[in-house]
Amino acid sequence: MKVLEVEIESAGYEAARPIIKDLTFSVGAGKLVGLIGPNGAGKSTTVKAILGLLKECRGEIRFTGETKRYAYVPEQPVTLEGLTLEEHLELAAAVFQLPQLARRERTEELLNSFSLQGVRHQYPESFSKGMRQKMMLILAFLIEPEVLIVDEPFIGLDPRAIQTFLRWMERQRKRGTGVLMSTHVLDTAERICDTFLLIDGGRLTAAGNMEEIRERSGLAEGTLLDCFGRLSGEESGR
Ligand SMILES: Nc1ncnc2c1ncn2[C@@H]1O[C@H](COP(=O)(O)OP(=O)(O)OP(=O)(O)O)[C@@H](O)[C@H]1O
Repeated sequence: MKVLEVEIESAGYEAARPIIKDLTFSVGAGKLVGLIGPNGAGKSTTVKAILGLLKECRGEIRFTGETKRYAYVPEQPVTLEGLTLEEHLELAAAVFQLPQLARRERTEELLNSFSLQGVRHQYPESFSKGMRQKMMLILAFLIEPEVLIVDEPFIGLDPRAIQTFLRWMERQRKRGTGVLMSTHVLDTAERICDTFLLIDGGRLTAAGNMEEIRERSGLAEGTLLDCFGRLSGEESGR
């Protein structure tokens, strides 16, 4: 079963200058899809197109799961002024009408596993960047989305928080959450993703599981980094 279907003909910031062209892919229930590409390749623009944040977008984005519920964890955390950490969680729970008991249990478990229980009554403005990132992850996991979109989760989180993030992501995937994750940390991506979307210059240069990426790049034994280097070089004529 698919939870997200993306068919972008073109998308960008100005009609005269499309950034993304002919990008078609889907995310299956419980699958982890890595969105990989060099700086400026169009990863964030793709995510913005999916979230409906681009003025110029031709094509179709379909959330095809049962609840259509999705969560987005940006690389730069966004917090609401005047609300404590706990109030952020209460607000999300209210917006998504989470049942009382599940909400309370999950909140406690998440705050404990991300080690933020001690600051639950504080304002996130006083948090470090990593603490704010953890808060965004807690918010996303709290609502149990069908589609989780995460922008670069591995930079800024400490090793323990990364482990916790991976554990919670695994747990939600088992429930059927499909994840689209953009990252530059290729060795981790290679280890955990089911499939990869390699983009460069706003177009897909390769898509598939590791075996298919290796085949496409002609590197039978290559790592994701090797294949990525070969395919990016190929696209730009290097
Ligand atoms: N707000 C904007 N207005 C106009 N052009 C933009 C805007 N944001 C990004 N771009 C352009 O879109 C292209 C793709 O950028 P995008 O941010 O999607 O890349 P990315 O793959 O996410 O890169 P990175 O790995 O550096 O985060 C770049 O050429 C960039 O200059």
